[in-house]
Parts: sequence; structure tokens; C-alpha cells
Amino acid sequence: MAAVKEQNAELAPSIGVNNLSYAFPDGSSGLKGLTLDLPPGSRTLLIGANGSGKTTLLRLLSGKRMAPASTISIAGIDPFTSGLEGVTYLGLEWVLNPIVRTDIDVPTLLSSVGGDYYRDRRNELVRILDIDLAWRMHAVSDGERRRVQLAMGLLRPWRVLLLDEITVDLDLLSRHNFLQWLKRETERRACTIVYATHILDNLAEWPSHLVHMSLGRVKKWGAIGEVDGGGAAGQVGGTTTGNSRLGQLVLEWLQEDLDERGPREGRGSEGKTYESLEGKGGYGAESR
Ligand SMILES: Nc1ncnc2c1ncn2[C@@H]1O[C@H](COP(=O)(O)OP(=O)(O)OP(=O)(O)O)[C@@H](O)[C@H]1O
Repeated sequence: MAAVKEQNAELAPSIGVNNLSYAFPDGSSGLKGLTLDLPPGSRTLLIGANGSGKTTLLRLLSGKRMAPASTISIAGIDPFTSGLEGVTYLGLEWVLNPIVRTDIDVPTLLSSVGGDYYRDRRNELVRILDIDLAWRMHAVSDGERRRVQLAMGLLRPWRVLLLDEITVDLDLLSRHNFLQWLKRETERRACTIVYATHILDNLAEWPSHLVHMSLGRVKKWGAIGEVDGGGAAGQVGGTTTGNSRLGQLVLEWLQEDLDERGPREGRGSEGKTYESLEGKGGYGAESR
């Protein structure tokens, strides 16, 4: 198992940033002299105040904004000039896509982004994100909608995932399960994650690297433990602060609620699962 993890980590893309400065079209300065070297298979948390430049950096890494030549390389390739395959950026624009507010059902939506092809991933994401296949998207809550969006965005097996806080609508247990799934992805596949977030609950064991951004600069970065002298895990999500103790308590409450509810099958959701739909000759059955 350890050997598999190491092999996956070696094959995953590295992310390099070399003295990157960026000015917005209006001339204002966005980033100043950033240098980073995030290793293959790493899970990096981008930490910084509102306006510190996290989104700007992620958009540059994704190739959505053009960085000066030779300042960014992903697996050795400039993402803007070479249009890298396998880089998934999930941020605000993606969240605002109107399709997920129309009167459309979940299986059709997932099918439209390759769900029938990536069947195992689709079923796993539906389970991990606790999605009800009977939902219609014009009549779900914000968090339910976000879960379906996440399943859509993560379905294709990305090699680099750039997440700009898109878990704000998830309840504590859903977010916890989602973050654990992301961690497993980096352990079983060759992939690398950069995640900008303000929500540090349940993240103690998650990151391999931290980047601290302030006013368009990187103030500190490195492997967790090097950056903070080994203290961040306790502060971020351990049992040393009142906030994380509260987080733990809420997590347990939600888990109890879920346990009381039991599995979806047989309660109010028409008993729908992908397995049952396929068994009844429903979605995707003919392509089996
Ligand atoms: N298109 C733009 N033109 C000019 N300035 C911009 C533009 N977009 C963002 N900025 C400015 O750049 C700075 C960095 O913004 P950015 O969105 O990268 O911050 P952030 O760290 O992601 O913040 P948050 O935590 O609030 O999401 C901010 O001060 C913002 O006002």
C-alpha cells in the first residue's frame, strides 16, 4: 500500500511557480514575486485573508489568466500556452452556472458530464456526497445543489484539482466526507490538489503543504510541520481549541442524525440508487 502511494505520488504532476508577478487589466497589482514548488501528489492549503490573492493565483495556475512566460509550470508545462489536459478548476464562475438551477434531474445532469462513462466514479461520488437521485435541481437547497455540482465537477479523473472554496454550503459531515475522499484520491491516483479555504474545521490531517498568502505575496510556504513547527495540526482541527471541540461535537450530532435516518433506500426517495436503476433497465443499463 505504501509503495502504491509512493508510486502515485511520483507520477502525479508537480506545481511550480517562479517569481510570478501579475497585474490586472486595470493596471492594479495582483501578485508580487511568488515562488512555490509543490511536489507531485501533494495536498496544499492556500491560506490568507480576503483579497490576499488566492483566487488570482488559482486562476493563473488553471490557465484562465495568462501568467508571464516561464513563471508557472504544471508537470513541467505552461498551463496557458499548452492548455493542459486534466486540470480542473472549481471556483465561483463554475458555481454560478445556471444549468444547475433548472428543472432537470440528477441522473441526466451527471450523464451530461460523462457519468455513464465514469460509472464507478459517478456511483462513488453520489454515495460520498449523499446525493438523492430523485432530486430535481430547481427544487433543492443550496447545499444539495452544491453536492450535485461537486459530483459533476469531480467526475472526470483530473490530475490537478484547483479548488477555490466551494464547500461553504456543505454541512459539516458532508464536507468532512468530501475532504476525506479528496485525500484518498491523492493516495490511490496520481494527482495533486491545491485548495483555497477559510474553513479549517476537520482539516488537521488533510494538508501535506501550507501556503500563507498576504497582500498578493507568499509569506510562508512548505510542508506542514516545517511551516508551523508541527503545531498547525493541533490548532487547525485537533482538540486544543474551543472551536475545534465544537466542530467535533457538531460532527457527532450530524453523524447520529444520519445513523438514525439510515440508508436512503426505502425512505422517501423512491428507493433510487444507480444500482437499482441499472437493475431495472434504467439509466445506462443498455450500455453494460
Ligand atoms: N479583475 C480585477 N481587477 C482589479 N483588481 C482585482 C480584480 N480581481 C481581484 N482584484 C483584487 O485583487 C486582490 C486579490 O483578489 P483575490 O480574489 O485573488 O483574493 P482572495 O485571496 O481570493 O480573496 P477571498 O478570500 O476574498 O476570496 C483583491 O484586493 C481584489 O480586490
